Amino acid sequence: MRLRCFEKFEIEDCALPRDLTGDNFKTLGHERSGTSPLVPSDAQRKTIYALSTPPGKAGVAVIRISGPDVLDVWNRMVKVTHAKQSRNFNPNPWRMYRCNVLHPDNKQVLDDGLAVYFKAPRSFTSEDVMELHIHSGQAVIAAVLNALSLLSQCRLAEPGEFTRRAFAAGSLDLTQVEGLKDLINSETESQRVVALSAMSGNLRNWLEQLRKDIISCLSLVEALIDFSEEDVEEGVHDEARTRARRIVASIETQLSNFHRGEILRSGVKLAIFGPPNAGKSSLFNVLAQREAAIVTSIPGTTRDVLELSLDIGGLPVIVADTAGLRHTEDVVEKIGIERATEKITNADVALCILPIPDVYDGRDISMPPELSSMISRNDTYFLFNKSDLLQSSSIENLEISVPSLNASGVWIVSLTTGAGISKFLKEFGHALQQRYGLLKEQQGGSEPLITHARHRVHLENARRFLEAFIDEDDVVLAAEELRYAAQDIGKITGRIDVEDVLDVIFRDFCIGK
Ligand SMILES: Nc1nc2c(ncn2[C@@H]2O[C@H](COP(=O)(O)OP(=O)(O)OP(=O)(O)O)[C@@H](O)[C@H]2O)c(=O)[nH]1
Ligand SMILES: [K+]
Ligand SMILES: [Mg+2]
Repeated sequence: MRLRCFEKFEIEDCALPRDLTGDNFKTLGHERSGTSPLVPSDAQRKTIYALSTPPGKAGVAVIRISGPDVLDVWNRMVKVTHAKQSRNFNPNPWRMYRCNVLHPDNKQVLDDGLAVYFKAPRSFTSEDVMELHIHSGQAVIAAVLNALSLLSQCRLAEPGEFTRRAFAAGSLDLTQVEGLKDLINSETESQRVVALSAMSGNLRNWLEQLRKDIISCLSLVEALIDFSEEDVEEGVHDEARTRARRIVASIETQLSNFHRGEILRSGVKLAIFGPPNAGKSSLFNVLAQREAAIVTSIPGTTRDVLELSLDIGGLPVIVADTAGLRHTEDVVEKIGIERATEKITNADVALCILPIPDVYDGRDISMPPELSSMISRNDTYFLFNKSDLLQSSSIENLEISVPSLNASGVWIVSLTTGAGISKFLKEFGHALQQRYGLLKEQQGGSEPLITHARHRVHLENARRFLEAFIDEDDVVLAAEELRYAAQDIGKITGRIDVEDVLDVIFRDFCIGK
C-alpha cells in the first residue's frame, strides 16, 4: 500500500469565482436558459487575458487570451519568425508558431516564444482564443501582461472567467465545471479519476438522459390532458408510471453511491483518538513522516486538533490528531477535549489508540469510561500501542481477547520499536480502500458518479417528485410533479429549458384510431 503525505497547494489563477464553487452552486438554479445570470451582456464581452500557469520561475508560462478581438491582438503583438512581413497575418488555427512577442506600441521585442490561435467555436471558451507561450520569468510575464493591458479592447480576466464563458456558451455544463475545478484541485489518483470523469461529461450525459426520460414520461401525461380519454390509447398513464419507476430506480443507484463519491472527492476524514499518552501524536508523526505534532510523556500534551492530508494508495485521507479524552478541570484542556469530541463525531473513520499497560491487566481489557460513547460507533478501529512494555506471553493473551471488541479492525503495535507498524499500515490502508476507494466499475472513469452535495439534494428532490407523480391520479397534478422533477435535474447541469417538453408529445405512442 503506497502511503504518501503531501502539503496542500493552490493555483490562484485557476480558482473559480466564488459563486461557482462549493455550496454556493445552490444559488445557481436558474429556471430557463437565456435568463442565466452567468451569461454576460455584450458590453461585458470584452477580450480577456490572464496568466494560465502559476507565476514563478519555470521553462514556460502560458498567457491565454479569449474574445472577439483575438486576431487584432495577434497582429499587434505577434511577429511570426520567418513569415513575410505583412500588415495582417492570418494565422492558421490550431498551429503553433515560433514568434517574437512585441510591445503593441513601440514594437520592442518582449520575448521569443510560441503562439497558437484557436478559432471559434473550437476552443475552450467557444470564442476566438490565442495562447502565448513565453518564458516563465517574473519580468517577462509582467512585460507581456502589461503590454496586453495597454490594448483598449482587452481587460484582465476575472478568476474563472474563461470557464464561465465556456459554460455560458454551453460547451461545459455545471457538472463539468465542477469536474474541472476538482481536477485542478485533485491531489490523489482517485480524485483525478473521479474529477476527470465528471469533466468529460459522464455525469452530464447521464443527467441529460434522465431528464429526457422524465420528459418523455411527461409527454405521455400531457396527451391525457390535451386530448379526451377516447382519443388516447388505454393504459398510457400506467405506462408513464412504469417508466417513472424505472427512473426512480436509476436515481436510487446513484444516490447510494453518493457517500463514496463525496468522500473520494473531498477525502476520508480520519480521527485519531484515545486516552492521554496513548501515543496518538506519535502515530500522527509516523503518518506525517516528520515531527508534525509535539510528543512528550506529559498526559494532555495535545490540545488543538492537528490535521494532515495523506495519500493512501490513491485515496485522499485527512488525518486528525486530537487531545486525549479524560475528565479534567484544566480550562484549556477542556476546550481541547470539546474540539476532539466534535472531530471524532464528524469523522468518517475513527481510530482509537489504547496504551496497553493502562487498559490491559494481562487477562481483561478495560476501556476508560471517557471513551465509551465514542467507541459505540460501528466504524471504530483499534490500535493497542506500547506492546514493548508487555511480555510476549501477555501479548498472545491480548491477541486472544481482542475479537471480543467487535471492532472493524484491531492491531497491536509498538510505536517506539516499530513492531507491527508496517502490518497495521498495510491492513488499515487496505480496509479504507475497500470501504471508500473506487469500485471496480468506476476505476476506468467512465461511470457517472455524483460527488457534490448539491447533486444529491436535487436528485433527492427529483426522486420525491417522481414518487408523488406515481401516487397522483389527477393527471394535471401528476404532470406538475414531473415538471418539477425535470427542473431539479436541470438545476444540476445548469441547463433548463421547459419548452422542449412540447416537442416530444405523441412521439412515443399513437393517438385514437
Ligand atoms: N514505551 C512506549 N512508549 C511510547 C510508545 N508510543 C508512544 N510512547 C510514549 O508515550 C508518551 C506519549 O506519547 P504521545 O504520542 O505524546 O501520546 P498522545 O496520545 O499524543 O498524548 P496526549 O497528546 O498527551 O493525549 C511519549 O512519551 C511517547 O514517547 C510505545 O509504543 N512504547
Ligand atoms: K503526551
Ligand atoms: Mg498528543
